[in-house]
Amino acid sequence: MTATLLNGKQIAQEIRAEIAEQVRRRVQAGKSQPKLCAILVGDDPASQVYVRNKERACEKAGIAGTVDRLPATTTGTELLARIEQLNHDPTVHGILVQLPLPKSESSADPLDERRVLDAVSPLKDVDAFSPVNVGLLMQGRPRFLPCTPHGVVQLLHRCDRGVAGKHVVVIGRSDIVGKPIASMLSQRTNMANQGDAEGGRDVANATVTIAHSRTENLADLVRQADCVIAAVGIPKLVTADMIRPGATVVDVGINRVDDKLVGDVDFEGVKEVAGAITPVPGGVGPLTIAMLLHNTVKAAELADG
Ligand SMILES: NC(=O)C1=CN([C@@H]2O[C@H](COP(=O)(O)OP(=O)(O)OC[C@H]3O[C@@H](n4cnc5c(N)ncnc54)[C@H](OP(=O)(O)O)[C@@H]3O)[C@@H](O)[C@H]2O)C=CC1
Ligand SMILES: Nc1nc(=O)c2c([nH]1)NC[C@@H]1CN(c3ccc(C(=O)N[C@@H](CCC(=O)O)C(=O)O)cc3)C=[N+]21
Repeated sequence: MTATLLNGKQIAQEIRAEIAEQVRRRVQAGKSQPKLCAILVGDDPASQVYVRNKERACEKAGIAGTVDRLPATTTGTELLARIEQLNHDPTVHGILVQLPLPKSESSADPLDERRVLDAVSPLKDVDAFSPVNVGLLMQGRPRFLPCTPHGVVQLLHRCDRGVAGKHVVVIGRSDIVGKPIASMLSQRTNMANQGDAEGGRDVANATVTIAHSRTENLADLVRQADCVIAAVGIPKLVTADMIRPGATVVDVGINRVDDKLVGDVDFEGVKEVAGAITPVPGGVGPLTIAMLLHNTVKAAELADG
């Protein structure tokens, strides 16, 4: 058996076209053009590529995208001051601080990731990393959905791979990927469309197990899953022998191996067993960017009052 390929790149293109149309109508109605400001500290090459991709995606959707490139020597106080400035700038709707932040050069005034993310106005927090937005999500009344988890939900929704009543095993428990995915899939309503499940099977109401580095017998656990979501950062962690035949496999991992991009799943082996699988590249990554654009438009709408 060969699994159905879940083509994230194509779905992201569809979503981006929908967003571009939404922006066009918004501007035509005399409302402001949505604007995203990304802050990039330091010169990490991977982060530079990501931020550039986000900038390009904004441009194509008719969203104004700017990047603040700050030197690696930036102090915590300086970065917090910049965020505060953007919080109060009415022309900026969305603010994103690219992670990871560089290791601080100033030990007296370091870049503290938690403090930095806490400083972003919850109304402009298009990554949905602020504690207010995390709390609203946990309570099932989200303002912004975190981009990668929302991308996974959109992907499953639009490929008709519902998880209601199914056993989902999420491997990874980070604040930005594993935890919010597990939360969204176990809620009562489909977060992708705020409860309107029309046109897709219910991507909610799953029975979710969260696995991590201290999980014993990971292979036995994953074998029980109807849907596996890998968000770890270890190439080939998930192998064919761990997959129940017909299961849906979503690979969130992005790893660079010999100058090539691979996920956490042994794609060649697993695709022979799984019912459906996302590739890397071309799977979840493009959806992350599409959902960032979605949140930027949402932030502009919030600013309209
Ligand atoms: N496609 C996209 O758009 C995005 C992709 N990514 C990618 O997703 C992956 C995960 O990112 P992120 O969540 O930020 O990573 P983190 O490093 O923050 O979290 C990794 C998680 O994996 C767990 N883990 C580590 N080793 C094992 C193991 N052997 N078995 C089971 N679990 C393990 C860790 O457990 P513990 O908690 O015990 O340490 C941790 O919970 C990365 O490859 C990243 O590049 C990230 C963001 C967006
Ligand atoms: N504040 C913040 N928000 C983020 O959303 C954020 C972040 N920091 N730091 C890093 C991670 C990682 N991330 C990705 C986004 C898109 C692709 C993506 O589009 N990947 C393409 C390939 C891109 C390429 O070829 O390099 C694909 O998978 O097909 C991947 C990874 C967002 N992150």
